This record gives sequence, C-alpha cells and structure tokens, in this order.
Amino acid sequence: MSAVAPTAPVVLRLRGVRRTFDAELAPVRALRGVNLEIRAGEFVAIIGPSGCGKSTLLNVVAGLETADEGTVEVAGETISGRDPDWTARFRRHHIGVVFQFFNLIDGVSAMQNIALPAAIAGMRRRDAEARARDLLDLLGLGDRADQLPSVLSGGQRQRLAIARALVNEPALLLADEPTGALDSDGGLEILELFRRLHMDGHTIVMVTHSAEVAAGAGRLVHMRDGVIIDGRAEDAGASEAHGDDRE
Ligand SMILES: Nc1ncnc2c1ncn2[C@@H]1O[C@H](COP(=O)(O)OP(=O)(O)OP(=O)(O)O)[C@@H](O)[C@H]1O
Repeated sequence: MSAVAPTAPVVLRLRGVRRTFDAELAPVRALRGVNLEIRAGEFVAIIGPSGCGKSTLLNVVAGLETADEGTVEVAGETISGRDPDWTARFRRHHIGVVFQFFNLIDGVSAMQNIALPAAIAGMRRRDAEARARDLLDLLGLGDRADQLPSVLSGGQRQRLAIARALVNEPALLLADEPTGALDSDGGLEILELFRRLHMDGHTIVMVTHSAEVAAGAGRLVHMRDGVIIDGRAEDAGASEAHGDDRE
C-alpha cells in the first residue's frame, strides 16, 4: 500500500460528482455520486469493468468533461462550474494528462512536443527548451530530442507524452490507460516509470484495465456502475460509496 502520510495535503477531492450523457435509447448515468480524496504523493489506480465510468471520472478531474452535479477540487481550487477558458488555463498549469494513444503533435520534434506546452503556459522559449531537454534526459530519451514522434516506438512515444505532461510541474498527473496501446513489456516499462515518479513525490491517478499494472500502484480504487465501491476517502458516507441513486 501507499506509504503516503494521512496528513499529506489533499490534492484531489470529489464530492457527489454526477455526470449523465444523452443517448438515443436512454440517458447514460456514467457517474452517479462519486466521492474520492487523493493526497499529495499518492499513486492511485482506478479499476473496474468496461463502461463503469473510469474515463469519465478522469476527464471530469482533468476538466475535459463537466460534472452535472457535485464538486471537484484540485490543489485546493474548485474546478467544477468554471468556464472553459479558466479550466483550460488551470489544466495547463496544474494538471498533466497522459492518454492511451499518446496525443503527440506529429509534425514537430520530441523536444518541441514538450517545450510548446511550457511556452504556451508562459515560460520563456529558451527556458522551455532547457526544461524539455532535462525531461528527455530524465525519461531516457535524451538522444531523441530532434526526432519526430512518428519514428519513436510506442513505449518511447508514451514516455515523451509523460514528459510533456510533467513540463509545467503539475500538482496532479492523470493517465487514462497509459499502457493500453503497448505490448506487455512496454506496459511494464511505463509502470516502472510511474513508480519512479511516485518515489520522486508526484501524485498520480491512473485508469487501467490491467491487473498487473494496477498492482504496481500504491492504492486501488474500484469503480462499478458509476460509483466507487472500494478505496474511497475514509470520511465519505457509506451510502455514497455504494451509489446514491436518486432516480
Ligand atoms: N460522450 C459520451 N456520450 C455518451 N455516452 C458516453 C460518453 N462518454 C461515455 N459514455 C458512456 O458512459 C459510460 C461510462 O463510460 P466510460 O468511458 O467512462 O467508462 P470506462 O469505465 O472508462 O470504460 P472502458 O473501461 O471501456 O474504457 C459508458 O456507458 C459510455 O458508453
């Protein structure tokens, strides 16, 4: 289990978060009252059956989806209910996001894939490039700085995407199926990297289908039918943990 002190500050807090999608047959209640607290330095894996709401939860935390109800706090700031520009700015500065299929910019070098988001967040170009080079070295891609993502292996692309996610020193690193597009060895390599980042003090929340990858995290959070059924914040109400279905 995670060795994170129970007194470490809460970096992520969700309270009563709901999200329903319109669909042709019937509305899909993807999140049905999610309560969760994650403390600084935790490495958390969110697991559960397909369709239980894992990606929706991560997207709501990233501000890529909005919650219909409830509150989402990241690094002490309430991010739910904000306008899209505020949310995008907050995400740039405080949240790093890693996706299953990397989402790199194909037309620019590995180094620029990292430096551009830093420059957009306001860092001077030269500083952004220096930071990008440091991150490439840290993640074992120092000799790939000038290459395009298309010539990198899947594992290298994902390491590059992780470097990009770290460039603005986020309070929270989110990863949605970060090993899903990689073979088993590549996946375990990414897990090892997350474990290293965790040891360095990063706070990581990862959605995964892989039991092997999840087992490498410090804490497991189990979801089912749009709620967290285990691994929730200690102080969340028991009825909420089993779904507070009001409809
Ligand atoms: N944009 C959307 N519009 C309509 N329904 C959606 C949308 N996004 C997600 N859903 C539905 O919400 C539910 C939860 O989806 P979500 O992707 O969060 O689940 P998941 O646990 O991540 O699934 P998987 O493990 O298969 O990736 C599913 O029934 C899904 O079909």
